[in-house]
Amino acid sequence: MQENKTAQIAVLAGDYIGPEIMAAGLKVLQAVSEEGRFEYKIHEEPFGGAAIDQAGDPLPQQTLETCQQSDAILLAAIGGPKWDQAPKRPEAGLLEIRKALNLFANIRPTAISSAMQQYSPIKNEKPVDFVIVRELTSGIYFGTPREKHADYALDTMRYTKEEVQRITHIAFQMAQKRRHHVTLVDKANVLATSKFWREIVGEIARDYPDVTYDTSYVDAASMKIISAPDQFDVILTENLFGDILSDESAEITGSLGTIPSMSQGSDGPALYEPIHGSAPDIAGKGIADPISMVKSVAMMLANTFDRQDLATEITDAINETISKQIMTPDLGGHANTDEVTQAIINSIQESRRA
Ligand SMILES: NC(=O)C1=CN([C@@H]2O[C@H](COP(=O)(O)OP(=O)(O)OC[C@H]3O[C@@H](n4cnc5c(N)ncnc54)[C@H](O)[C@@H]3O)[C@@H](O)[C@H]2O)C=CC1
Ligand SMILES: CC(C)CC(=O)C(=O)O
Ligand SMILES: [Mg+2]
Repeated sequence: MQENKTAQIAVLAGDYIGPEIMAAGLKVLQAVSEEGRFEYKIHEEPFGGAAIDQAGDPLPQQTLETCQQSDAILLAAIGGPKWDQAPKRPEAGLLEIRKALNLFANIRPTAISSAMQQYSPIKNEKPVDFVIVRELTSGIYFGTPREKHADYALDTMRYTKEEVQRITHIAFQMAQKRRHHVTLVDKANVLATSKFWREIVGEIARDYPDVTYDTSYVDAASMKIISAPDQFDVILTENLFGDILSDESAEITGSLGTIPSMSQGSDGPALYEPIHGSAPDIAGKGIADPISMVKSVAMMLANTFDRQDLATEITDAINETISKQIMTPDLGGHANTDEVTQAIINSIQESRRA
């Protein structure tokens, strides 16, 4: 992104807690950008259930075009019981936008910071810091035929060589900037697609001699995420396994409500969103944890806009807020969304004055 150009950011607030946490994310973005530190323009568009209500489609053409013309996209969360019986559900819009923007690489970090250590449900002596690189635009969520009949139903898991190759390079390049280890998670003792992944990934691994490589079946990997999460650096996996393992991984950091993600293609805007859904069970109560959204803003600043300085200010402020035990109920706290957001903003402003 060109320096000194006003950043164009598409904002998709979505459904249920989506608008609540998006408001928090945007307030923190505004606070960290003050005094000309970062110039940006927000373009809000309907998406998901909100767009079904407004325009009859979860991904209206106008929303897609705004996203395509932006430098980055912030998404909160979509879906929920209101649209469970809709002919086209909000989730279909999510899959569509990922496909339309070719966002094939979904990066989901799992790290237990020292501020969060005491809220982790697992006993762990060693530092936990790994990242899931999830293939996002293929596999069983996209494969056809997909059919539901009276007496049987069918989904299709399909991967092409090129789809596996491109995500594999992302994973190994990421490992080169981290602790130089990749674990491929699959079910190669059963699935043809997994055997195919193993062949391709094993071959590409030889091009990265500075990165060690191993494999794990998904059932065992889900156990190790609880029992030995420090063993992982980069987990490379397909769409469905990555979806499931990333919620599990989030939970060992203390709460699903604290984890951001980045989805990127080979070019075009990246999309930043919490890994969780729209949490209908807590929507409207003002208690949603804003940290996942605020961290998504930080991830956007660091990755799309090359502003690691601002991203670090945000993450430091989050850690300080947690250290002061200003937390929403998912982390065992008593604060509401606004109080946590304001505490993060106060911390940013105080550290600037110091
Ligand atoms: N990217 C997206 O927009 C996603 C959308 N969904 C959709 O979201 C809807 C709800 O799905 P669920 O299965 O209930 O999963 P969910 O992720 O919305 O919620 C699971 C549990 O985590 C809690 N939780 C999630 N985010 C939280 C936050 N920020 N603060 C505090 N607690 C939080 C919820 O209260 C709930 O108890 C569904 O329609 C689903 O399809 C699900 C996952 C991703
Ligand atoms: C519609 C789902 C695939 C969304 C989800 O659970 C995710 O991307 O993590
Ligand atoms: Mg998921």
